[in-house]
Amino acid sequence: MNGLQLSGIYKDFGSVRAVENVNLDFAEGELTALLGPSGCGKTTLLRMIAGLEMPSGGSINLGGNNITGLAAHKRRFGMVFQNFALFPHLTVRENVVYSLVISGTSKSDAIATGERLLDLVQLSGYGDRRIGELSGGQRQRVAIARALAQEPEVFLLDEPMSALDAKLREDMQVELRLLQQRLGITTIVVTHDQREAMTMADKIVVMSQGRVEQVGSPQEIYHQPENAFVADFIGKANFFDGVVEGGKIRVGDALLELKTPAGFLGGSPVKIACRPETPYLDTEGVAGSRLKAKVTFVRDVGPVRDIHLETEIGPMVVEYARGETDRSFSIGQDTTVTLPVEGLHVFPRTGQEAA
Ligand SMILES: Nc1ncnc2c1ncn2[C@@H]1O[C@H](COP(=O)(O)OP(=O)(O)OP(=O)(O)O)[C@@H](O)[C@H]1O
Repeated sequence: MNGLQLSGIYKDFGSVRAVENVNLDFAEGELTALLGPSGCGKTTLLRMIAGLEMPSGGSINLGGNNITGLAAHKRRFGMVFQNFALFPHLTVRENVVYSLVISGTSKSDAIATGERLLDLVQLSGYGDRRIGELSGGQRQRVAIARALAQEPEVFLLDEPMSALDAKLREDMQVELRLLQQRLGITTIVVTHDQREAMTMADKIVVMSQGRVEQVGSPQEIYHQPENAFVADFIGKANFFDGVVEGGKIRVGDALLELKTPAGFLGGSPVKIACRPETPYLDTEGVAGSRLKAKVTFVRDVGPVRDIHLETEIGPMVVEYARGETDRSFSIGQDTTVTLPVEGLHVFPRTGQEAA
């Protein structure tokens, strides 16, 4: 195959438009995460790709062939669901090779493939166990091995880690990513967990209310958010409402400096986002806007220190690695905070976006 393309895909459930005009390219061998809050349409989009749900409009192409109307079982797509959907009364081996056996593969070939796949997911020796005798992580590996049995052209996973506890989830994210890279299989993962998406994906598709908000690498999505929704949903950010004034932004009495003039007409309402690790506390000589501030709270979270401030332009949280700046800040202390020019992201303000 080469690449999977979605063109103008949308889906209506009665009067609800669950997915709106999605155009996406999934490159061969890449792992893409569909990321967004509950109800944003990511599962519906994945189910349309799988052939489990028919789009209301638009087309899906795989390697140049239009597969929009092709039944799910005719697409060579492997799927792993949230609850793994394993057969509890079958053994691990039987679960993995089940699809091969019913599609007519000889028993000996199916068993050989089963052993190879169990080895791949580090479960060799577990073939004769029942599903009920496995841990959550082992069940997930069986589900992955089963999905890979048909040598799928595309591998689809819907919240594959949600049944696992936090520690195991992190380990499995790394394991799954390494396996996917080794096999070079085009993979799409639905998740609402930004860390999961950042750990595993070459490319993240951020969705909200049925629409694609941004597509990019984990770095791009974090450092160059294209709108206030993405800046708010991915990582943390301080937000301020302002108005464009002579290429700078007025927020209350302060005039904030930008790296390049705001690309909006004077008088336009804008929203500014600033990641908490970008401002400088009590520092001179940084190109940016230096504001008066008072410390309102200090919080140590392991190696990271959060300083909460009340500033001239409103409340703000500044975060830095402890040890990096070994100055003490106490509640009620007066200080300054500098917002560096490259740390400010400016978006149009329509009244709809993140507060
Ligand atoms: N079969 C259905 N019938 C009617 N409405 C549906 C159906 N499936 C999904 N929806 C609606 O479509 C929208 C998108 O749902 P979808 O399950 O795709 O979201 P999601 O991003 O995967 O959410 P979650 O993370 O909660 O699973 C929601 O408003 C949902 O209520």
